[in-house]
Amino acid sequence: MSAPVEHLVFDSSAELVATAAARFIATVTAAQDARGVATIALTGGSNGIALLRELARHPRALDWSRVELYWGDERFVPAEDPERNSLQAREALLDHVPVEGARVHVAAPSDGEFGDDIDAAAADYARRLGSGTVFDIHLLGMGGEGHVNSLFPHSAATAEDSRPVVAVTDSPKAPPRRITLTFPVINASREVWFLVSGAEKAEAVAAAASGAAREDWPCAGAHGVENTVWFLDRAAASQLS
Ligand SMILES: O=C1O[C@H](COP(=O)(O)O)[C@@H](O)[C@H](O)[C@H]1O
Repeated sequence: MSAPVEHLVFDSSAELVATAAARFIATVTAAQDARGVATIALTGGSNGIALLRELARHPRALDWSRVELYWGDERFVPAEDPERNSLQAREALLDHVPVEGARVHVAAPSDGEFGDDIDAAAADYARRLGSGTVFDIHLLGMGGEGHVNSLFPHSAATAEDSRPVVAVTDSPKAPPRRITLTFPVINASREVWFLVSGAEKAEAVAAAASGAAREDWPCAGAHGVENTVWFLDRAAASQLS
């Protein structure tokens, strides 16, 4: 039997984010109860960062000493560039909760220890991920063309079926250079959660629901082993049948 796919539709993105935050706290706590530590892939993007801001409003709701944090993708730009997903996450949440630095796993920036060598930075991120890391929750934002992480339609990264991490040097969305987790890692996650709002995303949401090919609509290729949850506002859900 295939794992369930839930579509949850909200009147506003604020409601979407508040509900996702409450469920995040419950799911992470359950993972910690079951396995000691919860392992999470964060996402950038509007709702991904709004979720982190919402979690920061309740800093004691989670045991932050028992989470391992990764990012589904990171922009290969200097460390202090506001485009960095991890910098945005730091400002939104990580500077406000007692998470241990050693448990926060960030892909190196373009002015980091590997300099401008994106392949070396991607290899290092793969090493940090190790083999066999399973995310309790893999959060995903999504673009209007259906990209998730930095997996864009008709790209080599989207076709990747073995390497867990790849470098992307021609992202159609700026900035062009990124480091991304691939489908083998996303689809090994216990739960995959999409956080999607806006009418411009409605076609991609509907394509995923109707089982489109992942090379055309990457969002269609992302599934959790135990559960897949789409948190949608009404506009994003408007083309679902
Ligand atoms: O470039 C990216 O975009 C997506 C979605 O962003 P959104 O603002 O349209 O929600 C994001 O999830 C991804 O992590 C990021 O690098």
